[in-house]
Amino acid sequence: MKKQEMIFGIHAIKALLDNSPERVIEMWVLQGRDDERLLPVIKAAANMGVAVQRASRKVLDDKANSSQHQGVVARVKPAKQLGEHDLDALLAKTDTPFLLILDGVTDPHNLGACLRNADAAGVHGIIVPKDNSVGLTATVSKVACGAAEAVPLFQVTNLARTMRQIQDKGVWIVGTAGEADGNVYQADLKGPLAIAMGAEDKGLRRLTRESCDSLVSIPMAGSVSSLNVSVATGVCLFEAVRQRLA
Ligand SMILES: C[S@@+](CC[C@H](N)C(=O)[O-])C[C@H]1O[C@@H](n2cnc3c(N)ncnc32)[C@H](O)[C@@H]1O
Repeated sequence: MKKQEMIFGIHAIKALLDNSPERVIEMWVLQGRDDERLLPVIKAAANMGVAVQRASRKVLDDKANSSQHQGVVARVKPAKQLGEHDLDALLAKTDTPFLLILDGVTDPHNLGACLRNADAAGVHGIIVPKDNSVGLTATVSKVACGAAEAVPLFQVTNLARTMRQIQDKGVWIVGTAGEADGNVYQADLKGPLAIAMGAEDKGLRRLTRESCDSLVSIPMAGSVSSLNVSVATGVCLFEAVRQRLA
């Protein structure tokens, strides 16, 4: 198991300092980069007693293993992995749960974008299968712009079993598939809800699809057959938000 990892990007590190400062071990900021966007991060680190060192672009590129760090990189303790028991605890304290299920998303950019959508939509948590899914990597955190540190990600051993368990607690699970008869704009998305999205290549697995209470499509007007999973996630989550606010 990894003991430490690198996180980079202004929003990811600021969110980490705001939500879990105890995870930040040390931080490097680009030499001569005291621009306004970095100042809140540097101040937050100082308030938390985190050591901030100045470093060249080359050092930051090497530490982040990327040039997309926006002038700030942090060495952090890995996030606590959340599982079935943590999901139970969340459901016990949440009146009208609003959840997202990602059935085997493997591209870190897609998971990062889904986390960002989920955070913006007010989703209480995301459920993913432990195997064959990307976890919370540095790229996921960077793309999620702070949402990876704010939205709980529950990694479960048996997704179909977890789906049954949340259904037993009153959560209605709406799966998404291009070929479904009903569409997302006709579905009732107001009560305790989980929206299930499929993997980039194969969509929802058979068992996941069969475990859903209903299936909906997003109507497609053009010639392509499907949307990118993070775009489809945004469409479905914000249709649910629209209904829940009405
Ligand atoms: C790139 S698509 C997967 C396409 C895959 N070839 C399939 O057969 O489902 C990834 C996921 O985004 C969602 N998605 C994309 N386009 C959709 C649409 N038009 N209607 C409903 N869901 C869609 C679904 O959850 C799908 O599993």
